[in-house]
This record gives sequence, structure tokens and C-alpha cells, in this order.
Amino acid sequence: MSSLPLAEIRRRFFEGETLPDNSVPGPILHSWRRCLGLGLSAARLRLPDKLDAAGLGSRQQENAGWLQLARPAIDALFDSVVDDGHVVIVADRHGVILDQMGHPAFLDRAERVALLPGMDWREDVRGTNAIGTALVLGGPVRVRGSEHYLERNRQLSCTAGAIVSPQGELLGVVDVSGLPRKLGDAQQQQVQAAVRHIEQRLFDEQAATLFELRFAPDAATLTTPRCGRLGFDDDGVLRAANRAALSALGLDWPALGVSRFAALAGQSLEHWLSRHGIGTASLRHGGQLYSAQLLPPRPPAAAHMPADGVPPAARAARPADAKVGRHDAGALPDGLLQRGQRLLEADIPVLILGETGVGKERFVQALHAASSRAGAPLVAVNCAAIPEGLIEAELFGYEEGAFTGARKQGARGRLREADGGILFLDEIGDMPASLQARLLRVLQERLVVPLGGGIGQKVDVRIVAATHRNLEHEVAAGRFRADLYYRLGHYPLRLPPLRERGDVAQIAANLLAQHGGARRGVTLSAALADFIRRYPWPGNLRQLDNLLKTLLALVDDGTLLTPAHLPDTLREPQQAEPAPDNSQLTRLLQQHGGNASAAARALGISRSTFYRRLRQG
Ligand SMILES: Nc1ncnc2c1ncn2[C@@H]1O[C@H](COP(=O)(O)OP(=O)(O)OP(=O)(O)O)[C@@H](O)[C@H]1O
Repeated sequence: MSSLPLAEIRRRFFEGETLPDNSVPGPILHSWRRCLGLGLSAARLRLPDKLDAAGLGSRQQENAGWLQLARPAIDALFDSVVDDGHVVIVADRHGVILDQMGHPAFLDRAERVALLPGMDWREDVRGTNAIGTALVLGGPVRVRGSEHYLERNRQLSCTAGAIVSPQGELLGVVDVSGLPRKLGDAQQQQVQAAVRHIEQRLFDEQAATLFELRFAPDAATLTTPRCGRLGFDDDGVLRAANRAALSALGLDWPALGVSRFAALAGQSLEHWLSRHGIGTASLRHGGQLYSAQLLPPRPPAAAHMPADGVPPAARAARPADAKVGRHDAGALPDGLLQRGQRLLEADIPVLILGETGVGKERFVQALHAASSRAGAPLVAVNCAAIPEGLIEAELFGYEEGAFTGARKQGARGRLREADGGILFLDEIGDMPASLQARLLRVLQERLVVPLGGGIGQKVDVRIVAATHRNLEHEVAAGRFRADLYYRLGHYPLRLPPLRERGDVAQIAANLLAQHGGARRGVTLSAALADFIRRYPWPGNLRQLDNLLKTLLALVDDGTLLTPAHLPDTLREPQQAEPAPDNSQLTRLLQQHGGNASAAARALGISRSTFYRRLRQG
């Protein structure tokens, strides 16, 4: 920048003299030229009147949708700048101030009034200024003191950023104004962060019904507002974008409706989905390598933008996130439920992996409740708990007299019962090989033919499957069909065992509270919390949950739980008992009068695990 005082540069500019190179920032000089070209006078200007209350009210109403989404970011911005006496201003796409927070005590009365809601700060009305100029540029700008076109605004410094929807529509401006010497790079960065945050939320809402391709140089930044985001319709046409994506790919807003997935990603959408599912993959563009992830559209209920223009996210937390909180006793890996939801809504089978007792079944219930099929049936079939000879009939139903012992009137079968809803195939790894082929056919054709013949019926079911087995090993050992595995296992969701999860003691405290511990004043001592952290919990959440319920039943209100309250079997955690063999299991079953649930409970395992072990011998 030139060392000439700004007053001298202004004089030269207005007297038509050539300015030294770089004497004012390019965007400011261009703006001055635009204003001069419009014949605006820097000294005297007839300014438009402030909008009346009704006019302002209707502008605020028109902008209510994005304003509500933007509110958290604007409030946070205000919190971070208020102590320095700055004000935060929000204007619509015409430059009319919709909201102003803070008190511009630093300004003369006239300017103070000019920064109030209802005032017009368009560049062609008020000359170079951050609000109006950001709107012209569609991006960020800082205007300091005498860089303002109007002389009367020289005591003011402003930094602003334009908000652009994922469809490229200019929505408005967020601005921070203050005294020139106090407003610097920090405020500029804060405004830009707020803009990114608002645009990210807009993308979440307005591009929810599209396939989303996210990319970033580093997989770790794939969920941050800085990652590139592109939205494609079912035909692979680009319909939405954020600025990071456009600038990384050398595109601009006119690319919307024109650019295609295949051209940008080097393969069709279907190809990408079948190869990578929603897993992370590499994306090469213009010699640059990115980590990328393709996310299917979200459910219409969550994606729907109501007629009043106020998106659901503006009213409450995202439904999926809210449900994660309710479902889980401790934090599950980030976005696991949401990913499951997206797969489900895109009609991709959801495969859930995890050891016994990690909460797979609970997870499926939460998935169902969070899905667009929450009002339709969730039909569970435990492939390990049904005798091999009956699974087929159970799944596909049968016609009257199809086999000896068949009910007279036949049975619809679980698949048809799940029509319109979700079929949950628990312990899929234990499904007999003969049935795997039939299931695969149903998954492909969605046609169910009952045993004993009869007319095939089309079913509309979403499939969720779970297993504690390593299906890849099962495939290698020839026990699980590779084609079925590839059909189901695009993107398995793994629920971690308790020993791999964050703070198990915190999870225990949550569970204790859920079971009434908080109400009864029963708490964990530090020593017990420490034990809980170190214990390997082979039975995972089931084991921990059962233990806490038992302890609660045994102690008085107000008890501080210590390791002394633990049953002896738990005090020596490392010495695991060998698993009972088949004859022991059979004996146990007999002892419980053939009640498998009771026998399983006695062993501290689930009914399906009990059956599985029985079958394995
Ligand atoms: N999110 C949770 N919050 C509280 N408790 C849970 C949660 N998930 C699981 N549990 C506890 O663990 C038990 C087992 O959960 P679930 O049946 O979902 O596990 P699973 O992984 O399906 O087990 P398995 O493979 O043995 O059938 C539940 O009955 C409950 O006591």
C-alpha cells in the first residue's frame, strides 16, 4: 500500500488524478469507481427514508427462514465482539438493515440512526460501505474509515460477508461495525466464520433431498464448514454447492444445473455408490487429490422445508441427533445413527456389526424411530433363534398345508408383515446357507413367494441386518455367501465394544441415572468408577446395565456405590470362565424348563447368543 494519507488519495481520486499503484485495496477502488459512475456525490447525498414499522416487519417476515437458521451464529458473533463496543448488523439482499445488535455509542447521532433497522445501505444509495459492497461482490469485504465513499461515514469501520444459499441465491449480509482503530483482522475472521456457519446450516437444510458429495484435502475436515459440499439430483446434475467446493473445483454458481457428477468425480453416481457406498474414497480433480464421501438424500420428514419458510432445524436440534441423545447411554461414534438413517432412506441395506450386548438391537429401534418409516412396522427376525427348518416359513410365509404342522390358514410371513416398514434380520451371520440365496433374491426382486406356492407379492421393505460375526471371515470360510455379503455390507456400521468407548464410567453414571439412581441419591464412588473404567466388560452394555440395575435393587437410597458392592464374580475380571459346552447348555435349558430366555439370563448372555452356542455345540 502507498504511504499517502487516505485523505490525499481521496482528493486525487475525486479530482480525476491517477492514483499510485495499490494505494487503496482493489475492491474499494472498484467500488468508488462504480459510485462515481453513478454520479453519487461523496459530500452531499439525498438518502432514502427509513422504512416504517410495517415495511420493516414485512421484510423481516420475508427473510424469516434464513434469519432463524442464522440466529445461533449471529448471536455467537455478537458475544465475541460486543465487549469492544462493536455492533452486529444483519441486512437483507437489498441492503436494508433487518436487525442490529449492540449500541453504536461511538457514532454521532446521525450515523447512529443510520445503522438502525429499516435503513438502506445499498452501495448505489450510500456509496462504498461494507453492507452494500459485500452485496455487490457476493463475498467478504472490509471498509475502513475514509475508504467509505461518503465523507460522513469516515468515523466508521465495517467488515461484512454476503450470505449465499446453496443454490447460489444472495440472501443478505452479516456485518460488524465499529471504530476504525478497534476493528481489525480478528473481527473480519469472526464474520467470515459466522458466514460459513450460516451457509453450512443452509446447505444442511436446503440440499437435504440431494445426494451430497463432500470433499476435503484431509478426511479429518470432512465434517467441518470448510469442506467442499456439492448436491446432486438423482440424474447426477449439480443442484447445490458451497463456495469452498466451487473454488476448489474452479467453478462458479452458473455451474449449477449444468455440471454433472460423472464429469466432476470421473464416474457415475451409481458407480460410486456401488463401489464405495457412503464410505470415504479418493476424489481426483485438476491434479489435486481429496478425501471424499457421498451421502444419500436425507428422509423427507427431516429434509422438508415447511411452507412458512422456517426450516425444522431452526426450531430444534436435528431429529436424528436428538434421537442419538435419547438412544444412547454414552456417546456413539459421530454421526453413526445419521449415517444409518441416510442409508436406510436411500434404500441401501444397513448392516450393523458389533459384539454381543453392544446395543445393536437398541440401535435398530432408534434407527426406526428416527426414520420416515417410524409409523410403519419394524419386524425383527432372529436368524439364530429360529430353528433352521422354520426360518424359511417364518420369513416367507406359507400357504395352507404347505408342510406338516403348518397352521391351517397359512401364515403371511415376516417379510410381508414388514411391507411398508423395516425388516430387521438379527444375527444374519447365522442364517442357513440355503436361505441366504433366497433372501438375496428377495432383496433384488422385492417379490415374496410363500412356501407351498401361491402368488408372489411385491413388498416394499427396508432391510437392516445385524451380526456379531466377522462376515468377511464367514465368507472366506464358505459359510456366508459372498454375493449376499456384498449386497448387505456396502458400508457396515460398527458399534464399538464398551472397552473401546470413551469414558465407560460416564456411561455407567448415565445408566445409573436412567434407572432412578439420581432420584434415589445412589451414586458411583471414585473407586468404583475406576474399576468400571478398567474392567473389560465382555458382555458390553448388557452386562454393565444389568449390573447397575442389580446394584440399585440391592442398596438403600443415598448409597455411595463402591467396589465392595460388586458380586465376587466381577472382582477378578481377567479370569474369564471357559464358555459352557453343548451338554452344559442343554442341561441348563432343561433346568429352566426349556425356557431359553431364563437359561440365557442365568449365563448373562442374550437369548440369541444362547441359541447360537447351542447350535455350535
Ligand atoms: N443405548 C443403550 N442405553 C442403555 N442401555 C443399553 C443401550 N444399548 C444397550 N443397552 C443394554 O444392553 C442390552 C443389550 O442391548 P441389545 O440387545 O441392543 O444388544 P445387542 O448388541 O443386540 O446384543 P446381542 O448381539 O447379544 O443380541 C439392553 O437390554 C440394555 O440393557
